[in-house]
Amino acid sequence: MAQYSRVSGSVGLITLQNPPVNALSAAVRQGIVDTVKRALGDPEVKAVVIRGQNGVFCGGADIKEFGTNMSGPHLVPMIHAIEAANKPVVAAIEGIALGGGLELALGCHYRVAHSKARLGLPEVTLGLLPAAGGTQRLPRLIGVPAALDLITKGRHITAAEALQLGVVDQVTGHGTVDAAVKFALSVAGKPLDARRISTYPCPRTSDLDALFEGVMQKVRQSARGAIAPIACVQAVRAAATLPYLQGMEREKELMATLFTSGQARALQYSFFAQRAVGRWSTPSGARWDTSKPRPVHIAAVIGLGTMGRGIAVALAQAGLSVIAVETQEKQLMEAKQAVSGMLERGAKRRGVAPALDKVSYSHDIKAVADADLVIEAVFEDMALKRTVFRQLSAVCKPGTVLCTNTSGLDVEHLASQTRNPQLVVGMHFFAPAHVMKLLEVVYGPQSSPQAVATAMQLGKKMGKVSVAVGNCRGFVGNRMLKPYLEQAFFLLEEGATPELVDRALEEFGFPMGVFKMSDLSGLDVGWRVRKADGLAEPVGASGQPARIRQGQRYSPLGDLLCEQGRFGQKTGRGWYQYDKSGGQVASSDPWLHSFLEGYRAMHGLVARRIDLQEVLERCLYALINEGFRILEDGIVAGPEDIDIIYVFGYGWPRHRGGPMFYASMVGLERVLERLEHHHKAHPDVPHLQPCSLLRRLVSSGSPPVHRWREVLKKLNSQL
Ligand SMILES: CCCCCCC/C=C/C(=O)SCCNC(=O)CCNC(=O)[C@H](O)C(C)(C)COP(=O)(O)OP(=O)(O)OC[C@H]1O[C@@H](n2cnc3c(N)ncnc32)[C@H](O)[C@@H]1OP(=O)(O)O
Repeated sequence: MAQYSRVSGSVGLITLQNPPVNALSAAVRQGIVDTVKRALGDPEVKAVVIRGQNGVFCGGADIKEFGTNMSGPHLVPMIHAIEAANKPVVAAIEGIALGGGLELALGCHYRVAHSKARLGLPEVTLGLLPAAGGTQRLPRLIGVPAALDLITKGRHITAAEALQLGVVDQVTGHGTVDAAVKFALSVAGKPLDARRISTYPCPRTSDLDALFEGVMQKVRQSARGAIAPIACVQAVRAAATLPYLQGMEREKELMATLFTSGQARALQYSFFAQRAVGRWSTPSGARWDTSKPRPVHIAAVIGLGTMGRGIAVALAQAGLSVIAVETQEKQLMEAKQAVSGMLERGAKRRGVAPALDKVSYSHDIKAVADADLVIEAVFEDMALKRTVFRQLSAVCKPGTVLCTNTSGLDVEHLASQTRNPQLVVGMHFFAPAHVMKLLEVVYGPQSSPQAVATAMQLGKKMGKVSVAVGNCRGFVGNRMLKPYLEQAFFLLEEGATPELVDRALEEFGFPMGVFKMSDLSGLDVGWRVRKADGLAEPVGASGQPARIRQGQRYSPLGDLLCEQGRFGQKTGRGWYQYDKSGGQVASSDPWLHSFLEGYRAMHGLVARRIDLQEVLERCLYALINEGFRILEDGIVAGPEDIDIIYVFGYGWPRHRGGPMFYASMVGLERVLERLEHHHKAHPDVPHLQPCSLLRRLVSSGSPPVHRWREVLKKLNSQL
């Protein structure tokens, strides 16, 4: 809806009304068309101001309407009518002007923004382009290079940057609407021809071809298979080379291709999934809207290795007072320097003062006595963590929430070491902890709703995407990673190379294939875990055949590499070779290939031809199958949780939505059929055996992913 009123005698004030972000729904578009007509037809009105209700200008087209039978006036003619008006129209931008919201403002003759407003054309992040004239007007207004930067990245800019670029005409620190009304009165009656952006010639840029070629190359590289950024470049090129109306035609054509693409669906799903994970719930009935978090002013971090340092930085940057504890004096000094350096660099990047005084350091665990929440981040060793938790339970004040940063250890077991197990949760950060967006918040059967809510809220404060997950080995991300890695090893045994496997995964859209990623993280990390689990052991040590462990097929390839001291990038050798220890450029290693040949010969394995499709199916469907098991076990509330974990923590290409969304796009029947096929070929690999939930979903007609929660509930109630 849009409301109309007259202010200051001769200014028609149009207020967009569609909380919370005044998205341009059919009703809002109709409201704008009607009120603009009314203002232009009123002889008393000399100028018009458009604003949004509740201090928010407009969040763009209503994404919830996409994919529905969209009715109501179209944005393009609506904006065109505003631009063609014979009375000045001023956009009063408070809060946000994003996507269609900014395109609406670009159709106005003037723009006045509040100093705290954010503006941008983020359509590319939803798999679209600014198709309400944004790709044609913005380059005409601010030039091709700046427009390309904003449109292909979808980044939000501040009002100050918008003023500098020429996107807005005035910035105010006070009442934006009052300033816009005053502005409107000052320009009323003045000629408007020079204010219609669509009539501007695109500012000349030297060597346009070279510019577009360079940008296209960069975009293709970073897009990892996403089509929207490429379409954005093509649309801006049309603005630079064609008359406005032909450019608009091109914009429309490109949008039509994107709008119906699977990628746009995936990205829009991901947008809503990211918000859905914030509305967490647990099987015991705890929920986001009924659980009150405990206020956290003072947080403590125990253990200042790589993870602990990153966590301390993330907490301080979020404005908390941090007590950083490391018992080893030398480590403590090193950590203090490292944390200060990270804070200084981060502050420089963000143009703020470093929060150095937020962090105090101690070598004594008793220093955490006043903390509201403690995050233990010591070495991934259960005995050590147990000791720390017993100490924390003794020294912390009553009510302190105790968290463990672990990538997979049993949170419940640690809780049992404390006097108040209900106050214990896991916080699985991803390295580097001050950079990576994902946080798995792990609740045990005894964790109180308040403890979960506190950790979830703290994650939000640190700018993380936090997902509440149940306690199981590896939680969600690492539990699903296990069958994926296992398939990659098996494929090597059967004839693939690391290069082939990585190529398949990188062409799918992962930033790095599994072997390059393992080299980067360090092969010794998994080796240590496998040793602790009794899997990695010298050949014949337990009398078991080398390729069988605990009754199942096992590949010792990773262990054999570690025995050779090949730990990946850090040692200059792993699945690839690097120019030096710590080098980052991977190249194919002839040693590795002859090692694989020797290994196959020793175990009587005959290499066969493996294609990219088999690599994808084996690795991805095994991972997805485990995702179904996780859903079946009730470890997460819905598929969105899994998808967000994979997109934000494991490099799953966002334009493919996440593993569960991808399965639904491929078709559950097809995933089931291919898993059955691969399991038949490898009956000794339980991870390839289709999970019963997948079978049940297929029997229920393979519902789309947004209906799985509901179907799951129904299926569970039938058990
Ligand atoms: C062929 C016909 C189509 C022609 C289209 C022409 C071209 C135009 C395209 C577009 O405009 S696409 C939309 C572009 N806009 C965006 O991408 C903005 C998306 N929103 C955000 O980035 C954020 O929501 C925000 C606006 C920065 C606010 O962030 P905040 O953290 O404050 O709140 P949220 O929890 O994110 O959102 C609150 C609430 O609002 C819903 N919402 C936000 N934006 C939209 C929107 N554009 N349409 C519909 N709904 C929106 C969001 O989902 C939240 O609701 P719940 O999901 O929690 O119910």
